Amino acid sequence: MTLSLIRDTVQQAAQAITAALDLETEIVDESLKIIGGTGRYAEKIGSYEENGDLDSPFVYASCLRNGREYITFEPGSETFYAAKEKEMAEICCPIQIEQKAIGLIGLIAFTPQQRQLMIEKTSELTTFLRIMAELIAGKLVISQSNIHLQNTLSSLLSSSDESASFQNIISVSDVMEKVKQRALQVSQSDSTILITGESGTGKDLLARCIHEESPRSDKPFVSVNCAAIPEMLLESELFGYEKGAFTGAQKGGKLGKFQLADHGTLFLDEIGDMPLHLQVKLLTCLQNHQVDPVGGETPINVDVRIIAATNKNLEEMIEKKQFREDLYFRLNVIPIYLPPLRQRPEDIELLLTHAIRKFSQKLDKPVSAIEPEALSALLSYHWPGNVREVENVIEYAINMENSSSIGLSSLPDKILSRTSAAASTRGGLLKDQLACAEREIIAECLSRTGHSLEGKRKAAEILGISESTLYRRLRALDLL
Ligand SMILES: Nc1ncnc2c1ncn2[C@@H]1O[C@H](COP(=O)(O)OP(=O)(O)OP(=O)(O)O)[C@@H](O)[C@H]1O
Repeated sequence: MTLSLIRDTVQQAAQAITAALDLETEIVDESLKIIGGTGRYAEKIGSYEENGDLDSPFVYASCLRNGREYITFEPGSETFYAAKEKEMAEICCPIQIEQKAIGLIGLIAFTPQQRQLMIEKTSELTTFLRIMAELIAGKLVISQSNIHLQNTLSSLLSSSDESASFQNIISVSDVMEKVKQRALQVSQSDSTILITGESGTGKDLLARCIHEESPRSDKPFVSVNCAAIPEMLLESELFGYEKGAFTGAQKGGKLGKFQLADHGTLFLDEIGDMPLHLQVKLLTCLQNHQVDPVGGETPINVDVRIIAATNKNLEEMIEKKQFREDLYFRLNVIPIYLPPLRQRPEDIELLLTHAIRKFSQKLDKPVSAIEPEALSALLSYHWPGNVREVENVIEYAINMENSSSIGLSSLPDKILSRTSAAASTRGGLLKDQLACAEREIIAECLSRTGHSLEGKRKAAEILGISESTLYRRLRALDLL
């Protein structure tokens, strides 16, 4: 917990102490940075006492270490008092949370009268400072728990209807079972994960499940969609900004998503859309475990597990110099690829059933089944929008359906038009039936080798065709 989070309150406290006692006040944080001050200390806000050396033998550093009060009426004669401003007396009181000093209040006399007052009222002044220190500490605890509440609320609001648990990742296919096993296994570590896969394959859901299974599950899961935030704002959104960093900045500065996710998980969705200049800053932050808020002077330590996701081919982007190779290697420690639905057709029926249950409840309609001809249309559809499209189609169908079973006429046109095209070929021309078989063979092979450039190269080798023939067939069969 750092006092800089409530710097306005700290400054108000410093002013209130000076107004009540007619003595100068300075308040430093746990790094000896001056956060609040009156008189000559007001001008020094932002600078460091004792050069910020926490191991120094000087008074403030010692008080932070041992959490004890310190009183002197002869600062000039004390070896460990770094008197620079002609101080004549000082009472220094630690600000503590759970017995750990997170800052100090210094009450300083600069005139003989002020010094005399300190000598006569030492005990009252010390008690007063203790109470102010407790008030400041209390304010910091409340503001931290507000941030925690906000995080919890925003992750609750932004989470899907499903609770993020591996049980809610519906699948029967071997390939998805392997993905789930692998994700479950790596959920226990802090290593960075890169989830790739087409839009709607469940990258966001999987990231949440990994967080929920991890030892960080009681800490925030914070999600940032790098494609949805304007480039100008993304930097401050991620790393935060200090008070007055730019025109229009919030008065007290703003915490970035990294700080909000401290001790939890940060999900960097659509990482392929991150502008190159921010990729550099992100890499530095990941390497040093520190963030540099915009307009800030000192980096802030953060402990965050990163899960990144993209539906873009980052390897191709690296070749085109659109994505930094060093960042790619830093993110791709544990790669997880979510295959598109057309490569795991075994999952479709279960996903349809699951979606029917979900949307019949949500829309409060007693629909619980699918007519055989509607099911066969849905099973032969190629689902370019993957699981998200399954949900959309079923939501549409339940809205349209007046009976308890989804019929062909309740399905969207895009499914019906493909079905009628397929029906006209079924049992028909040999070439169409061969195309159907060819599609299945190629899709199955790619599901094993993966859809990367390397995966396609391997698939071409396994199938005994050239890469260019594979690409031509993929285009012809609508598999690209
Ligand atoms: N295997 C699954 N079982 C149940 N629901 C799933 C599954 N996969 C995805 N979903 C659901 O499908 C929807 C889309 O998933 P999600 O948002 O995780 O996809 P995504 O890959 O992150 O998409 P995008 O790349 O567009 O952000 C969500 O409602 C999610 O809960």
